[in-house]
Formats: sequence, structure tokens, C-alpha cells
Amino acid sequence: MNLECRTEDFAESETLARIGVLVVSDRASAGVYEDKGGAAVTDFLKKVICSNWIIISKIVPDGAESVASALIELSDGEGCDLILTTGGTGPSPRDLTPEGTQMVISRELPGFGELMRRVSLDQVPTAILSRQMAGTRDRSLIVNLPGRPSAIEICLNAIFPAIPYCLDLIGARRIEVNSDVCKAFRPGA
Ligand SMILES: Nc1ncnc2c1ncn2[C@@H]1O[C@H](COP(=O)(O)OP(=O)(O)OP(=O)(O)O)[C@@H](O)[C@H]1O
Ligand SMILES: Nc1nc2c(c(=O)[nH]1)N[C@H]1C(S)=C(S)[C@@H](COP(=O)(O)O)O[C@H]1N2
Repeated sequence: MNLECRTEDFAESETLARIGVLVVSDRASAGVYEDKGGAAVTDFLKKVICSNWIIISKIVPDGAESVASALIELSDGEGCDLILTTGGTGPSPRDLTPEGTQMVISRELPGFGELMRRVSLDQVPTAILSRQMAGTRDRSLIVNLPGRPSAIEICLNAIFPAIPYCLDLIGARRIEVNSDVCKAFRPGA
């Protein structure tokens, strides 16, 4: 194990935001189909965030335990400030992403799920079937997105204006967003 850490490494680790992307899909994790969810999330993040950040990606099969342990690794192990999951939010028996999320968060933030369902309802009546939720674990904000790659941008567009300030409030690393893409709101700023 290398315990040496130069001064600039410390400085960078304090400012470089860490974003976890967790794809939850039986078939994508088994290679039955190509994962398109992770790329859809990453493409959005590249457009919207203009400060420095790195991505830590994982893909797991559906299940409360698989989701919970991946979230713990991304939050406690990798120190992610923001963790976006995609998939497994519906009502079918294997859809257990909200259960896995509930197992690891300390506080729920119901407004995220409410807003994502509201905007998605303008697209599809089945938006109400998503049980997507959000919450915090220590200094990580965790947000569930539906699995359909086409759902990702509409959901992220809706919630992203509130994410930078939420990260400030929970003591996560600061992110700056591109104002042409997203009107982030920081009260008092
Ligand atoms: N990571 C992904 N990449 C590409 N398409 C996906 C992905 N996740 C979901 N989808 C598509 O969105 C649909 C709904 O997503 P959902 O999370 O309910 O998946 P599912 O039907 O339970 O199957 P699976 O878990 O095997 O992806 C899927 O049937 C698939 O067509
Ligand atoms: N914006 C948007 N939201 C959406 C959808 C969609 O196509 N677009 N699909 C819905 C459907 S059909 C389901 S079953 C739920 C849960 O999807 P998941 O299990 O892939 O997470 O998300 C819903 N939310």
C-alpha cells in the first residue's frame, strides 16, 4: 500500500468532485444487451458540469443487496459526492433499486422522485410506475433514475438545478454547472 501523498494530491482530492454511476440491470450486467444507461448519464454529466470531476462506474444485477452493497462501496469506499443509479425502479418483482437505496440512506429527499415523476408524466403515462427516490448517506447524495435510457435526460434536466446546492448543504465537494445547460440555484449566491 502506498501511503505517500504529495501536497498537490491532497489539494486535488479536496476539490475534484467524484460522481458514481451505478447501472442496475440483469441483462446489461450479464451482457445480454449493451448497456446504454451508463453512457446516457455520463453524456449528460459531461454537458452540464464545468468544474473538475471524475466518474466511478459500476454495473450490477437487480436486487436490494446488490444495489445496497454497490452504493456503500461508491459512498464509503470511493467517497462519491453524487451517485446516480439507473434501472430497477419499477413494480416488477426484480425491480428493487429503491429498496436497496432505502437500506443505505440516512435521510430521504422525497422532492427528487416527485419532480422526476411529474416531468416524466408529460412523456409517458407509465411514469407513475417508477418508485425512484433520493437520499443522503453521509456526504453522498444518491438519486435513482429509471432504466430506460430515454428517461435519463428528462429526469436529470429536471433535478440538476437543485443538485449543486444540495451538495453544498451536505458538505460534499462543490460542483459548478454550465449555465447554458442548467440554471443551478444557490440561494444567496
Ligand atoms: N442499462 C440499460 N441499457 C439499455 N437499455 C436498458 C438498460 N436498462 C434498462 N433498459 C431498457 O429499459 C427497459 C426498462 O428497464 P428496467 O430497469 O425495468 O429493466 P428490466 O425490464 O427489469 O430488465 P433488465 O434489468 O434486464 O435491464 C428495459 O427492458 C430495457 O429495454
Ligand atoms: N421519463 C420517463 N420515465 C419513465 C419511463 C419512461 O419511458 N420515460 N418509463 C416508466 C416505466 S414504463 C417504468 S416501469 C418505470 C420504472 O422503470 P425502471 O424499472 O426501468 O426503473 O419508469 C417509468 N418512468
